[in-house]
Amino acid sequence: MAAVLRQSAKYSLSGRLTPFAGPVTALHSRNGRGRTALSCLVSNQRNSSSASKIKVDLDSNTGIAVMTLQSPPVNSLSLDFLTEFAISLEKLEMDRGCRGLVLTSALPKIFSAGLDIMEMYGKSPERCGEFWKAVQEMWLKLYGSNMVTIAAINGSSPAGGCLMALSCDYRIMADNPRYGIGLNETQLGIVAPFWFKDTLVNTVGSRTTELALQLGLLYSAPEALKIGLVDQLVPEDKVVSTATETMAKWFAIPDHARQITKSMMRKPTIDKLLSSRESDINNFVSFITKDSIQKSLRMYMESLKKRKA
Ligand SMILES: CCCC/C=C\CC(=O)SCCNC(=O)CCNC(=O)[C@H](O)C(C)(C)COP(=O)(O)OP(=O)(O)OC[C@H]1O[C@@H](n2cnc3c(N)ncnc32)[C@H](O)[C@@H]1OP(=O)(O)O
Repeated sequence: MAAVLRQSAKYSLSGRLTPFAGPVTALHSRNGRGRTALSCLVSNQRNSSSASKIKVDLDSNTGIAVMTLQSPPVNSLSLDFLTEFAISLEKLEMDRGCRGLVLTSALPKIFSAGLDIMEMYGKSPERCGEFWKAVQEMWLKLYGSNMVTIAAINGSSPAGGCLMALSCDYRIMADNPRYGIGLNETQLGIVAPFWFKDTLVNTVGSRTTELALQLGLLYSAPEALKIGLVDQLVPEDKVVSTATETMAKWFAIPDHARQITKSMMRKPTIDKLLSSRESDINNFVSFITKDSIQKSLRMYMESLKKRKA
């Protein structure tokens, strides 16, 4: 254990602990406070900012930021959305006044519908590659965040939406059996990559993951609680307030000890993607641009529309 901790923890020039090594450290130097090219582009506004697809409110008294996804109709993760998400997250990560992040949705009944299917349909290989890089970036930043991250899941959260919630430290979901959550990729005829799979394994274990992924299961909120996909169910109007209250328990733990522990749990999966980003992008592009996969995506979109009609 001591060896793992020594490997994980790195002292920055300021003498503070920055638990994540490698590129993630550069992005997430919460205590080291390194600056990256991206952070230099971001303004230093501290209290509240409102962007088109994501609203960020940082309470400087509590150190808690609430990030509200507000991209109608379904908070799908488009390239624009993901870019804005990465910038917002990085800005909070660099802010000494922010220790915790609550992720929630402004849309009724929907947390996030996952990756924007239209970003994967009929697009050039170059554009697909750019999109996938942004998906990787979202996951690397959120899963590797030094902040305490809590998902306040106030609606359905399939596929990429579920990944986003899984990348947080704790999940609180609205107690509504009509809301579904899970990695349902196979139902679309597509395959979740290893880092989606590993994130689920790290949360619910191997056997449950195998069933969930092969069958593309979407779990109702009570089922999700039962398998440990979410940690707590509360009435819908209490999801965000419970998340901010829960922060107190996490803030009571010294940051460096919590961060090193988090790193110990997550670093192997993060490192695996960091060492294979290019091939992961190439795999995605060659898979998603196949005629048969494009056909599956088109049929899935049509089925969504038919269901509505
Ligand atoms: C190798 C690849 C690995 C890829 C890894 C991850 C993949 C993904 O994340 S793929 C995305 C998977 N997502 C889903 O399967 C969710 C699909 N959507 C739904 O189940 C429902 O829309 C939802 C429960 C979220 C909301 O239901 P409703 O409130 O009833 O809304 P509608 O179904 O009427 O949807 C409104 C509008 O949004 C469009 N929509 C829905 N989801 C997506 C999406 N993921 N991407 C793009 N667009 C989406 C839907 O078609 C409707 O459009 P209009 O008919 O034009 O209004």
